[in-house]
Amino acid sequence: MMSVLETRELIIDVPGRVAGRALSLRIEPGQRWGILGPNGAGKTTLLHTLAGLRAPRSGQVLLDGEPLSQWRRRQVAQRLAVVFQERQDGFPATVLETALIGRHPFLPPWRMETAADLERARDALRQLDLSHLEPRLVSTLSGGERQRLALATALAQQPALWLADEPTNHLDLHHQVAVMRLLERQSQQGVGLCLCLHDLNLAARWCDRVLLLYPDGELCHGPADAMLIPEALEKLYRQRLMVTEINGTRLFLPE
Ligand SMILES: Nc1ncnc2c1ncn2[C@@H]1O[C@H](COP(=O)(O)OP(=O)(O)OP(=O)(O)O)[C@@H](O)[C@H]1O
Repeated sequence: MMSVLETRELIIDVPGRVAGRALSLRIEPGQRWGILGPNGAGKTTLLHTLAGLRAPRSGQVLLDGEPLSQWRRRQVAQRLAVVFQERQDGFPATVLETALIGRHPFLPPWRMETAADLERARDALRQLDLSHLEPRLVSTLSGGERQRLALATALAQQPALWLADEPTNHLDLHHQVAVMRLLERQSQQGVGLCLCLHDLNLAARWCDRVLLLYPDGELCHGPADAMLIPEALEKLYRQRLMVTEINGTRLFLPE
């Protein structure tokens, strides 16, 4: 299934912020969007708004042409996976049980997961290198293992779109690369991706579209190559940058 997430004249509701520039963009199948901006710029708020978990101050978010507010939550969850930073690990669940939550939007009411659901969840855990931890309680996982489980749960959902806040947070180098490869394969299959990123070099290697969010509500977006230029990024982060290039990929370092 392919889906398009679109904003029309969207202004996110950042508490205490006077206004901002209205955002109109479309996340098309297969596109890889990166949202960049300094702390407090509103990246997470935007992601929550795109997921329909937070009301905008004005404007609209549309999923496949219909306002998100008119969709049932279950239908949204059949298309859209979210990976956020704060996670509620309130009740004791195993790794496998947690990955299976990704299948819940697809289960008929009061029905148990099928063998096929179980296989999807297991496959997702395999792809995130978590098979050996299937019976473990989530509360005992390390930070990186927890992050990979959140990604596995989203993968088990087989979404048409991903909204992810810092998907490589807590991950070691090997798993960072593995996760970005996995997300790249997703995009090659027509899945749309929208990620908040703090790592400019990751954004430069990985994104095809970039949205820059400024703390005062200003923003701009476009093709990654046009957005990831030192002048714009230095203004964005209020930090001087050194830029070099390796194998055709731009590399940014703080000066
Ligand atoms: N419930 C709240 N009450 C008051 N202020 C809030 C609330 N939620 C968010 N904010 C403020 O809104 C602003 C945007 O927050 P948001 O988490 O979206 O930023 P961000 O760009 O994701 O930042 P970071 O890079 O630090 O994760 C911040 O200044 C934050 O303090």
